[in-house]
Amino acid sequence: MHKINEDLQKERDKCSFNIQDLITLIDGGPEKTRERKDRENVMLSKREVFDGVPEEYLSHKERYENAIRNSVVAFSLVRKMQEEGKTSINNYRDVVGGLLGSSVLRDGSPLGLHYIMFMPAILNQGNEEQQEKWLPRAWNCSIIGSYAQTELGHGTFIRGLETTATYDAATKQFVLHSPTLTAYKWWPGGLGQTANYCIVVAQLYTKGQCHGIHSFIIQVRDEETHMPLPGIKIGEIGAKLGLNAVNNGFLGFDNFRIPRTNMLMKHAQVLEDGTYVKSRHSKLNYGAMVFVRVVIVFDMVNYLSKAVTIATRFSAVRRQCQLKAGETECQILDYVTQQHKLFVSIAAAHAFRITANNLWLTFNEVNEQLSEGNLQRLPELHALACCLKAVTTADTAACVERCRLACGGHGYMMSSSLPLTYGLVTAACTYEGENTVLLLQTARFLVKTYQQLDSKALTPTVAYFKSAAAEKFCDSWTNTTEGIIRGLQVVAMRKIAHCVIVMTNRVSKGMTFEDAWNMTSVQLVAAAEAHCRVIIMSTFLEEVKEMSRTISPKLKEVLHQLAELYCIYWALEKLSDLLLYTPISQKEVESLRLWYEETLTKLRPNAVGLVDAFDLRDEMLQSTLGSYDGRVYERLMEEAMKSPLNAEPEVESLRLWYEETLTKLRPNAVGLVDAFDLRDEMLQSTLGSYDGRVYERLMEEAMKSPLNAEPVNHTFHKYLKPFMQGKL
Ligand SMILES: Cc1cc2nc3c(=O)[nH]c(=O)nc-3n(C[C@H](O)[C@H](O)[C@H](O)COP(=O)(O)OP(=O)(O)OC[C@H]3O[C@@H](n4cnc5c(N)ncnc54)[C@H](O)[C@@H]3O)c2cc1C
Repeated sequence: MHKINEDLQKERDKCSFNIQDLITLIDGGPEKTRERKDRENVMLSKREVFDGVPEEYLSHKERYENAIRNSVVAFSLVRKMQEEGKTSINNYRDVVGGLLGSSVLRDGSPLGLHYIMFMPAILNQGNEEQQEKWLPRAWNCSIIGSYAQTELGHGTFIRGLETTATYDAATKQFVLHSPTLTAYKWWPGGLGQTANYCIVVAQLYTKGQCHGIHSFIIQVRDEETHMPLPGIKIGEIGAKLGLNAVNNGFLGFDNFRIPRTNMLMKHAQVLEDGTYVKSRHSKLNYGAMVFVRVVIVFDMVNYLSKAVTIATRFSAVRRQCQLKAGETECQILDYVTQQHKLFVSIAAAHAFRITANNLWLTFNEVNEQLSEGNLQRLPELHALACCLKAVTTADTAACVERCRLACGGHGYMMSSSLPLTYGLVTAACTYEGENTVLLLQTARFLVKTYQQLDSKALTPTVAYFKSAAAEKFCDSWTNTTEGIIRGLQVVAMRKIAHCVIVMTNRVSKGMTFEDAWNMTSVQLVAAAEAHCRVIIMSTFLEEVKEMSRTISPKLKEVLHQLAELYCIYWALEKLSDLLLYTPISQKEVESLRLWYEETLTKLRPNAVGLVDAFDLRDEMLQSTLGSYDGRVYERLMEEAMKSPLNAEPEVESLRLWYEETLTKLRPNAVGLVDAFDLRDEMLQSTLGSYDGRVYERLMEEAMKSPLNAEPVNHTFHKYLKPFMQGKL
């Protein structure tokens, strides 16, 4: 262990709360902390396997090969934990998507989709027989699967997918076909060169009728040779902004046949004679989508904690400029602009974690109701998961980028881990539902809710619509966290109300509802975002209040400061909305700004303690800037020396070594050649005779030249002399 950087140590010494208390609180109890640490110990036990030449210096092909090797090691470890009862299927997520995963599989894994999508799809959409047939083989990885929904031509609009699965009753087979280039599947993780099976989403045709999209399990490669099967066109889609080890693939079908039993038939079915049996409820799949989105929110918490840990520790170590003339250079963490860049990310990581926990509980409640046939809360849950996924991924991407900028030039280095983290996070803004599209889905639910305001009891997350619509709800402004939330509730409700008015006007002037919706969609997205911010902020505040009863006063104080900071930050960010819809005055805005600055100052002494409490091991941070000991500059130089271009000075050190060896050999040089034992008559050299009479012998030999036998050559008289005398 290296010595801790002095500035970093001082920061830790002045932390006002017990860091271990916060670690335990974040994990959800000491037992959970122990389990997490156990998992980390196992997963990071083979660290040396994953280390090597930094991936940036590998070719695309080498990266893939590396990723396969590392994934196999990582998943073998998970399998071992599984056998020992230390993990469940949910923990696979830790390895695949979470921080633990990205610490050993830095740029994703070609086996990820197998765990995240392939197995859950069989579980959620396969009937019992299918689960029995496929899950054990998938579980022990004797088959590797992917999930192919998106096509070159369609991602968001899944009803527009072009791949067809046509039932042939005569052979009891489905015929899979890609009728156009745009029908090719595009994006499935691991499909390029890794998976041999795949869940494919295609338009189902039977008895000449299209029944919309359904899922099929399809073998794409031979289990022995791994060669693509006849009728399958498959490959990798190429380099991307990030996740370059994931081996995303393309897939096309040329009248490829599969057995009828390979359609996943938990919900809808095709009978042997081709009769289509409809799903009991078209929305039953929403549950699985919600689950994945909750998991994404948890992933964002991890990545955000990582980025802000790196940037905050670096800001404590880095000194730049003087605050006052003559003083020593200042830790950049002392600049309030730097605190403004970083502290909201610390607060957001807590806000997102608390909200995700809450969403998880709601998900489980609603799932239970679903199993009893009660679908009442499903639309609310779906709307909630959509906006939370969209807002947390977008905010996290923005915060990670801000953390990178906060590290100046060093944040731009791959070795800081910030660029790679950004690549992982920004992908989540697109996959599992593109963010704008998701916010529009939430908006649709909010519009419906608003339109039924007077006639219906509202579900919990939108219950505030009714109170916020009451006349006296916000007739004066108070600069408190509760005041801010009330203000933002009014904003969300009024924004939706305004959208409804605008759309109604447009329709009354002859526009179709669809065109009115599209024309109003920028405002609808903003309204859905406003609603989501109300949910995140109020959940955060309530939970901090709730936990205050069980935690130490010091910890309570700092968590309150974080919750306050988060509320004030977003109130100031959304000032134009507050000015438009609430009675906030100029004076109150000014005092809000002062309050924000004072809160930054209060949090400043605890900044390093707060990120230490995310408890991320150096192996998980993988950053030259963020390690626990703060050896920033040494690590930057060590990493720089791993560049293959710096390998060239090796020649120089080779030369030095050579020279040293020569010096060592020098005393024995003559002895060594004498040992060849060559007599002078064999050497026949003026220079190399045993006695070393070099000069003498040179002269003796010179005298043997025939020219030397006569003092003047006859040519002198014949040519040279007349030439010199001008006679020639
Ligand atoms: C890293 C990564 C991994 C992926 N992995 C997989 C995978 O394993 N399997 C798989 O099947 N897919 C995968 N995908 C694909 C992913 O699911 C799609 O990219 C995503 O659903 C968005 O679809 P799209 O790319 O067609 O974008 P589009 O839908 O074409 O979106 C483009 C733009 O159009 C806008 N837009 C689209 N529709 C509307 C609308 N109705 N109203 C307003 N605006 C609209 C969007 O807001 C966006 O700005 C992956 C994608 C990424 C980036």
